[in-house]
Amino acid sequence: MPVPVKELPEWPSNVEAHPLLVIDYQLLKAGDETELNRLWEAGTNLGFWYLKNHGAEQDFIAMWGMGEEVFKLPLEEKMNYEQGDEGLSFGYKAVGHYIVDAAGNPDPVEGVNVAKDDALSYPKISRREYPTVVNDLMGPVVTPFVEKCVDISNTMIGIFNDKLGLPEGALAKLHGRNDFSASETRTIKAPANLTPGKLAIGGHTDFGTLSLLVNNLGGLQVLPPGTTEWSYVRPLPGHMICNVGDTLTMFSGGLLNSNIHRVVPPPGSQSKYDRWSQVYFTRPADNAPLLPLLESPIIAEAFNKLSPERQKSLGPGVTSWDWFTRRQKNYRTKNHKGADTWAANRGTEHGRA
Ligand SMILES: O=C(O)CCC(=O)C(=O)O
Ligand SMILES: [Fe+2]
Repeated sequence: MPVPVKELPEWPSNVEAHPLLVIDYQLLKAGDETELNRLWEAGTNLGFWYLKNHGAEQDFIAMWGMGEEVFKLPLEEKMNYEQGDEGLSFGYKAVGHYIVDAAGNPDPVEGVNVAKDDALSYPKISRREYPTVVNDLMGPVVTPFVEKCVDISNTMIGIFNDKLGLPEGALAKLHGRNDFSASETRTIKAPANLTPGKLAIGGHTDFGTLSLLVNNLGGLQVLPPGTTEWSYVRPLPGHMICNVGDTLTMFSGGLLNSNIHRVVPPPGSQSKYDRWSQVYFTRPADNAPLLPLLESPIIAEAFNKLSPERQKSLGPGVTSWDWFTRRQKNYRTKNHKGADTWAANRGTEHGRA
């Protein structure tokens, strides 16, 4: 395995990590009432939780192997597959091509994203082409990873659907497996020995519905509701870190929380190692309208209690595609014209980051 998972240093004993609820995927699958309630509690409070017993640990680690194959290609070759500046995120992302703050500082991380649509239709190309090393690993690594993540994500979306009092399958319909969407894998490598205080990924909320994440080192931080202090989230072996994104916050009329987070250099001696991160983002079908699903009396009641300003932000009325491309485009360093560009990439953060 290319990633030095075994030799990594322990979590530094003097660094506090924010506690997250640990949700057992097998209990969710079995419909265990207590566990379903705990998932709801996690989704409606911090919006972040650990997921254990999900059976996809090796699939996440294998994706780092795919990333390593991509990143060692010559830059010139990788740039043939760059995401571009028009708001798409499928493909390669070179160091420095995203901004991390309103000042337009460039990011230090390298990444590669594969569209769910390409992984599931392979060898048919749905959205774009990838380097040969990605194509070669599609069958053994990428497609099985996407299939598992789609399943896991759908299970949790189904549980939220029921807890939100929505008609059966309402959320599932907005995330059809075969509907084109911005759902994708994201493999990220942040180099060892980043300058302390430097941001690897600026403060943001995730664009879509649910994110499934595994990382080998610390560095992820959340800004819990009602606080102004960033707290580390500690990676736990065998556990995913899952979080709610903006579109689920909107569909749920604000009941589910898309929380702000960012990535800084790993704490303590962990900072001496490359940081690998693997995400799967579930996002709504490209043509899905982003509006609270007021057919649910639970959502309607919660939504009606909100300020007009908050109501407006939760019902932008644009399509998922427009929401996504606007945010993505305004993260691109080439498109940065000043603080307004940063403002134009914001989601449901409401000025908190
Ligand atoms: O690398 C991480 O821990 C988090 C990545 C992240 O927040 C993202 O890709 O949206
Ligand atoms: Fe994120």
